[in-house]
Amino acid sequence: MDTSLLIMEAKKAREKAYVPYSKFQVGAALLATDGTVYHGCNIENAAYSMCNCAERTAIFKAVSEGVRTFQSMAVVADTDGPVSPCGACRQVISELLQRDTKIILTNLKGDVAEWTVEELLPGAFSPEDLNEQ
Ligand SMILES: O=c1ccn([C@H]2C[C@H](O)[C@@H](CO)O2)c(=O)[nH]1
Ligand SMILES: [Zn+2]
Repeated sequence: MDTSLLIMEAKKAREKAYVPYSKFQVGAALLATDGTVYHGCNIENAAYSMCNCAERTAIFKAVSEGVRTFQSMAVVADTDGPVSPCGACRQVISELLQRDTKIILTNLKGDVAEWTVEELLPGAFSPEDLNEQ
């Protein structure tokens, strides 16, 4: 799927954001290798620490459906430059997306940056680290 189409999907996902506290809407569209697109939005809660980001919503939706291999993920918000995923999402992305999954970060103005999983979180703690003692 074309990058611009995946960005359009992320914008559609963003419209579903539940953000009564921050009012900051984020959308993600995760393209699986079988061509299925999983939408994610951020979902907030009055107990603020329970807020879930758009990226993790999309990833957890796909993984909970048994889908584990991904071509790309687009993320969009109304930011000055391309939106920057938080640390928690970078950690989850590093474990559940592949080395060659493209991460497309963008904003409503149309700035686009493409990152690799490794660039988002160099030296990430990984499942292999659990087996080294
Ligand atoms: O990449 C990001 C950055 C922030 N948020 C959400 C978390 C919270 O709901 C709101 C403000 O941080 O935006 C995301 O969903 N993705
Ligand atoms: Zn996040």
